[in-house]
Formats: sequence, structure tokens, C-alpha cells
Amino acid sequence: MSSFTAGFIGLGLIGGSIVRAMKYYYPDCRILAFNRSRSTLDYALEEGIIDEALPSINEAFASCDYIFLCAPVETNASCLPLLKPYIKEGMILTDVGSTKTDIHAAVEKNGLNRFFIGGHPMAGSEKTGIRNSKRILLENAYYILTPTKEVDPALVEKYRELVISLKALPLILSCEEHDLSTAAISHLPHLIAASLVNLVKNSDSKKQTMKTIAAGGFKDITRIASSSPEMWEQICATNRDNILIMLNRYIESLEDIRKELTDRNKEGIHNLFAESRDYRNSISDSSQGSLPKSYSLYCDMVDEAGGIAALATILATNGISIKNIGIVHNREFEEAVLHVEFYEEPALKKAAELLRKYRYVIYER
Ligand SMILES: NC(=O)C1=CN([C@@H]2O[C@H](COP(=O)(O)OP(=O)(O)OC[C@H]3O[C@@H](n4cnc5c(N)ncnc54)[C@H](O)[C@@H]3O)[C@@H](O)[C@H]2O)C=CC1
Ligand SMILES: O=C(O)C(=O)Cc1ccc(O)cc1
Repeated sequence: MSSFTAGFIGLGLIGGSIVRAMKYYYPDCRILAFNRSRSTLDYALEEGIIDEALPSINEAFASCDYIFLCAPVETNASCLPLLKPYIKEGMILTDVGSTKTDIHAAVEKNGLNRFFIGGHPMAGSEKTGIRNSKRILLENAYYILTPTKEVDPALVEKYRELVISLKALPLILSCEEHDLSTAAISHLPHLIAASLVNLVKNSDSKKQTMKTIAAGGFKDITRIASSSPEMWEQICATNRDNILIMLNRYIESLEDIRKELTDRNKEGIHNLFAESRDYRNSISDSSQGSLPKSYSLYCDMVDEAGGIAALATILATNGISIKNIGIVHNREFEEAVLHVEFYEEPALKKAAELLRKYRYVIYER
């Protein structure tokens, strides 16, 4: 893709990460940005990741090929009337908001359907602000696109290609499917994390024993309770109905657990954990936000001296380079296995095929 001009409204964690990736993969692109606080823009200019800091939503946006709305979701919708005079044919108007039905309704109300392709990178963190932004945040993360029915399919293809070139994984969904799915996998979990943290805060003793001994499990499932209250208040307001559907189902499941505990139903509790373990273990970790993708296979160890050397020789004589090799002992495999990592996917595929021919038992994860 030849170079382009992109305008940003809101330049925090997500906006900042997108401009970093754009500047890295398209050094000639021109980036304009407006942000509520001027210090953010000064920082972005110093970092060399934007070309122009705008004092307001003004006519400079008319020169853009893409406009990205990267503020909290309700704020994004409130910018549309101010932006409307500067939107012209062929432009792609998009957002990165965590909810989609509401912004689609606002776009329609402003008569901008022909230009709008909703966007939502499924990557991020509990941190906020441009200082936490990272070029690789989007890498290997799903990037959901919700085009309107009126937008030209050629623009959708152009945006898909941009997303791919920034190393994310585009996935087209309707805004309804998006909002129900994210209510379950993101919005309700954030509410649960926040309420669990507050439960502990309100149940702890004066000497704060609970806080002191809080261990890995509690910290793992409550990291996202440190997220931005401004952002999450707006997400909850704009996806209320779907979150309520999931919250009601969740309360029912908690009531089932309460009954099983009250009735001392050991089998019920065992089944709860067995079912959740099996499903959790089936969730792929291949799309993991900012973690780079790993091209790995696992191989049953041959129980004889020189086993690793034999396998490495087969790969080397077939011109396949190994990035990393080592023995793993973990709960996923009954016995120890050999973990072999490659630099790219074709090498992984070729190695798996070759080793199977030599009768190795191969697992690809
Ligand atoms: N934090 C995350 O992990 C993810 C967030 N999102 C979505 O991305 C959007 C941005 O979130 P973050 O970058 O995390 O938040 P952030 O708080 O890091 O950045 C938001 C930026 O918008 C600016 N802003 C706020 N009101 C403004 C206004 N009226 N005009 C101009 N600028 C304004 C803020 O100064 C800040 O720089 C939200 O819509 C959120 O739902 C999407 C995926 C992941
Ligand atoms: O920090 C995490 O694990 C997140 O879940 C980040 C996140 C927050 C909001 C989104 O819309 C998408 C991703």
C-alpha cells in the first residue's frame, strides 16, 4: 500500500499504539492528531510518531484517508457532528471503541454510514495513556471490523489490508454479534474483577490480612480491575442490555454454586471445575495481544540417548532452522515432550510433515 494520511482523535494507549505501528510499517505516512490534553500531543511529537498536533477538530481532517476515533466510546460518538463537515468521498472513518452498536447508531444519525467501518482491536491492557502505548500491541491480536451495509466493499478490503499490514488479524462481524460476544468475554469479566476486588476490600480486617496474602490466582483474575473508570463507565452505558443478559446468566450460575455448596454436593462442585478446565484448556493462545506469535511444535521424546540430536539432524539436513529447542514438563502433557520453535510458519509446517514421516508423534498448539 502506498503512503497515506491518518487523523486521530484521542491518542492514548490504543491510538498511540496504532500510530506507532503505522509509523513503523509506513515511515512515509502522515499522522495528524487531536487529543484532550496538549501534553500528550507534545510527547507524540517528541517521539516522532505524529507529524502534526491539531488544536481542535478542524479542517485538517479533510486531508485524511483514514480518521480513527480513539477516545472513550461515548466521546467518540460526540465527535461525529464536529467531524462531519470534513468527511469526503473515499475516506474511511473508523473507531477503536469496545462497543459497536452505539457508535453505529450515532454514525447513522449523522448520515455518515457510507464512510464508516467500525473497528475494535482485541488487545490492550488495564493501563492507559500514550506513555504505555507499544508498537507491538496489535501484533497477532484479532482486530474486529464492523462495516455498515452502505460502505463500499473496496474500502472494507482496503481497511482489512491495512490491519493485516499492521500485523493484526482482521475479523468481520455484525455490531450485534460483536456486542453480545464482548459482553461475555470482556465487559462482564471487567465488572466481576472490579466487584471481587471491592468484596475483598470490604471484607478485610484492620490489619489487611486478605490484601497481604492475596496470591497469584486472585491477582490473575483481578488485573483488569485496575482499568480506567472513565472508559469502563462508557462501555457499560453503551452495552447495557447485552451485559445485563450475561450478568443475569452469571448470577444464575452463582446461585447454582451456592446451592451445591449449601447441599454439600461434592459431585456438582467437581463437575463445575472439570467442565471449566476442559473448556479453558481448549481456548487457543495463538492470538495473544502483544505477545509475538510463536511457531512451535511439541514432540514425544524418544527414550534413548541422542534423541534430541537425531531430531535436530533431520531438521538441519532438510534446511530447517531451529529458533529454540528444549524439554518441557508441564501439566498439559502426561510425559515430558520436546518443544521445538521455528522462525516462521512454513518452517513449522515442513518440520511437522517431515517428522511425522519419521514416525515422531507431533502435537501442534
Ligand atoms: N484499553 C484497552 O485495553 C482497549 C481500549 N479500547 C477502546 O479504545 C478507546 C481508547 O481507549 P484507551 O486508549 O485505552 O484509553 P486512554 O485513556 O489510554 O486514551 C484515551 C485518550 O483519549 C483522550 N480523550 C478523552 N476525551 C477526549 C476528547 N473529548 N477529545 C479528544 N481526546 C480525548 C484522552 O486524553 C486520552 O489520551 C476506548 O474507546 C476503548 O473502549 C479498545 C481495545 C482495548
Ligand atoms: O487487559 C486486558 O486483558 C483486556 O481485556 C484489555 C481490553 C480492554 C478493552 C477492550 O475492548 C479490549 C481489550
